[in-house]
Formats: sequence, structure tokens, C-alpha cells
Amino acid sequence: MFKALTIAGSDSGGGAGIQADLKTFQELDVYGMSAITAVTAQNTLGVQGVQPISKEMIAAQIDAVAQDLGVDALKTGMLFSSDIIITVAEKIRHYGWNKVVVDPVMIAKGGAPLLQQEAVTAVKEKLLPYAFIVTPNIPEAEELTGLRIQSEADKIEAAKKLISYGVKNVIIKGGHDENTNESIDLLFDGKDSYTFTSHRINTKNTHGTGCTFSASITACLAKGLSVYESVVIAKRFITAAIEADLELGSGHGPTNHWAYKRKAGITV
Ligand SMILES: Nc1ncnc2c1ncn2[C@@H]1O[C@H](COP(=O)(O)OP(=O)(O)OP(=O)(O)O)[C@@H](O)[C@H]1O
Ligand SMILES: Cc1ncc(COP(=O)(O)O)c(N)n1
Repeated sequence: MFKALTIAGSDSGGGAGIQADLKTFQELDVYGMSAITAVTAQNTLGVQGVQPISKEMIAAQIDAVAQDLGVDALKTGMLFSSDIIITVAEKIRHYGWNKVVVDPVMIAKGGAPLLQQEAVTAVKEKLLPYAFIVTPNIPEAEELTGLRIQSEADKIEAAKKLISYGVKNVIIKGGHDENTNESIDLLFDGKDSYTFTSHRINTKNTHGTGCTFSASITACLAKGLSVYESVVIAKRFITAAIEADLELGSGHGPTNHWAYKRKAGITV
């Protein structure tokens, strides 16, 4: 039994956040647990409300999981404020967790802020030193490094800068690079870089792609896979989930978390 924890926000619409993470863990045969950092009222049209959870209650959720169930790997998603980031980083340090995937969630698809602007420094200084893997999209990598990213060489420069903050591995995701008909994710381990390429799927239903991708990596790390192997599986998982998108709601619909297993012919 492998166990993974997500420390993230709740998406009432079920496509992103905690809900996407737990669905992904389940599909990859990993027992999923959660510490909720904020509740959002959200659907495919956007975010209608955000209520952060107190740092004491976030700490209590993490302690409850750590002291009874155990954690093989964890991911962070929406963390919202510096206070929450500091609380989470302190718990990661306290429990000595090292399979830590940080998805530096900043802005929802519809433009709503999921991280306060003044908390970007806390991500860099307090959380990234504990990250085994960080998974920014292109705008997030630009915000964290202050660099413009327009080419693969720029991605490597940005990844090197992120490594200088103390992260072990960087994955810069290519979902936002609409100049190509491919979606190319770049992994940099501090020495070598690897790219993971899929064709660009023409769909508006990509709500929760970043959450689902980082949750897949976390599940694979929990099972003992290497970083490279985990990214291979995560890329297959997210590509299948986008290809078989769900026509739900009238905005940016969710991805299909069943698709990867169904593609493998596994049905119940
Ligand atoms: N249209 C697409 N076709 C194929 N793969 C995609 C597409 N959009 C995103 N992906 C893949 O989904 C994963 C998440 O990438 P993306 O850059 O979209 O993350 P994100 O910005 O954090 O997600 P979101 O845009 O939902 O907040 C990556 O593996 C990326 O390559
Ligand atoms: C609670 C919550 N967390 C994260 C995201 C971003 O999701 P993603 O980048 O995966 O689309 C979101 N929209 N809502």
C-alpha cells in the first residue's frame, strides 16, 4: 500500500485542486490523503469565492495524517498566502519528508489569483528549498525567476535559476506555449535535461491539467519510481485525460481521470 498526501485547495467543481489530486492518486493505485489549505467556490466558468483555512487547522490536518497513516510522497498545490506556505514548509521540515512535489499554483484558468502576489517570495525562499521537484508552467517559471521564456534554451536558464533556490529537479510544462503544435515539458535535474513531447490537443477543456500532472508524478514517486519514470507515466496520464476530455459545464471543462486506465483496458 503506497500513500500520497496532497496539500492544496478544494475545487468545488471537481476538476482541479484536491479533487483532481485524489482522483489521480486513486487511478494510479495509491492511497490518497489531503490537507486542505483553502476552499474555493469554483466551476468551469471560474472562481466565485476563496476562503483560506487557518494555519492551525492546516497544521492539524498534516499532523493527523503524518502521525497515524504515514506519507510516501506529497505534493503541494494552491497555498494562497505566505503564512500558509511557512506553515507547510515547517511541517515538511519537521517530518523530514523528501519526496516533495511543489506545483507552484498562482492563477486559475479564468484569471483568479490562487496565490497572493506578496507570497511569491515565500514560495522561493521558504518552500522551494524543500522541493524534490517543482512543476511550474511557463508564466509561473517566469514569475519565480524574473526571466522571459521563449525557447528551450530559456527554459533551461530558468530551470537553472530554480535549482539555485534549492530544488533538486525542475519540470517546466509546455501547456501555455501556444506557438507550437506540440506540448513539450522539460525536465532538468541540475545536470541533464530531457523533454517529454505530446501533440497539442485542440480543446478548451484543460481545467486541472497542472494539478493532475503533478499528482501523477507524486503517485509514481510514492510507488518508488525514479523522477524520469514518474514523468513518463505522468505525461501519458495527462495526455490521455486531455484527449478524452469531459464535456461538462459551459467553460473550461475538466480532464478525464478515468482515461489512462481505460486506455490500458482496465474497466470495472
Ligand atoms: N492542449 C494540450 N495538449 C496536450 N498537452 C497539454 C495541453 N495543455 C496542457 N498539456 C499538458 O498538461 C500538463 C500541464 O501543463 P500546463 O502547462 O497546462 O499546466 P498548468 O498551466 O499548471 O495547468 P492549467 O493551465 O490547467 O493551470 C503538461 O504535461 C502539458 O504538456
Ligand atoms: C483549488 C484549485 N487549485 C488549483 C487550481 C489550478 O489548477 P490547474 O493549474 O491544475 O488547472 C485551481 N483552479 N483550483
